Amino acid sequence: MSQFFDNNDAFSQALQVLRSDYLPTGIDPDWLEQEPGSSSIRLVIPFITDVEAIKHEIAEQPELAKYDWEVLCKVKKLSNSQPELPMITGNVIVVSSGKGGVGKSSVSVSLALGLQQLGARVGLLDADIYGPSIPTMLGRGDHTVEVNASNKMEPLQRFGLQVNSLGYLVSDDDATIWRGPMASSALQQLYNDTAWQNLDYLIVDMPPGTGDIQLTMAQKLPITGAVVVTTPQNVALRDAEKGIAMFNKLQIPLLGVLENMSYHRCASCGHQEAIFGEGGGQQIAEKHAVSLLAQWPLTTALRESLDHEKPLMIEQPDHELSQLIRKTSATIAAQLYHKTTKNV
Ligand SMILES: Nc1ncnc2c1ncn2[C@@H]1O[C@H](COP(=O)(O)OP(=O)(O)OP(=O)(O)O)[C@@H](O)[C@H]1O
Repeated sequence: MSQFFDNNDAFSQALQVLRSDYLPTGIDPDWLEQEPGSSSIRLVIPFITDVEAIKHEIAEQPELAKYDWEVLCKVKKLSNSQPELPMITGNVIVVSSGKGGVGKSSVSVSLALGLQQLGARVGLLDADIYGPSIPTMLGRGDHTVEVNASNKMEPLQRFGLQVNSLGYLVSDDDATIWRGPMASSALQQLYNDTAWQNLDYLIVDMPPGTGDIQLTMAQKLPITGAVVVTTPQNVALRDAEKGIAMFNKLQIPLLGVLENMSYHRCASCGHQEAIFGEGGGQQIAEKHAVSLLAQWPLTTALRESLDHEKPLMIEQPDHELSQLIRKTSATIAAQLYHKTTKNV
């Protein structure tokens, strides 16, 4: 394909024009396959993305639209922060926050479902020792873990996700008094000893904060990339910056900052209000030269859906926020690929 590409400037430029949240660096010619003399092109993207959106973008470029396109995603296993640790399963994305209560678990669940709805095989590991909330959000909080013949824990299957949580193994009271080493070895065990089945991505909901416990935990996992969740007010932003510093120190690729509860739109009049302030996520993203991945609104439907074990993404897949969540998931998958292959 590269020969064809080299001799066709208009085509190569059109590929680069397709830069978007889905394809931050456009289409790499190495992702293209074409039979000699054929007018069909096969595009194999090495991360999960919204294939329909890409096809739409291709159709808008006359130079590309001349061909018949087959577009598919084949998720590549990427490098990680601890090459000496066994890579048990797919690419590990940790979701972290400097401060509690900014919506880190809600974001973890939503991103896991977003990636899954785009077509990836996704696991979700709840490592929040201070209050494992994923069993509450996804249901089956009373689940007891079963061990298979190979002595591995079977993940709970929920809404197409493979889920495991510290909350299934210990009571909340026991977990919160753990010290760093205990918490990090429990996390490592949960990661190593779960029978994950062929995942593309594993989302890990980390405990909030940037202290020794979080640091030790992050060192015990082969992490591919990290997302820092914040809300726009100053106190959360200061803590989010500590999160950014922690991942930089650990040399873990930071995929960007996700600003949650950015604004609220009144259901009756449509008026938009920035309850927790404005522009904070953008400011720290610029200051630390990382991406602002998305700004998610404060949405009653999201809170209600997670309170009732019926995720918005499942109950209302066409809801404006569900669409935004899928777009953010695709952005994160693209950032993960590009940051770890050093293309951006
Ligand atoms: N965008 C949003 N719109 C409305 N409610 C939200 C949003 N994000 C999170 N929430 C709600 O805020 C509350 C706290 O969210 P969540 O438990 O995800 O935060 P957290 O950062 O993981 O907290 P913790 O620090 O306790 O782990 C939950 O009730 C959740 O439903």
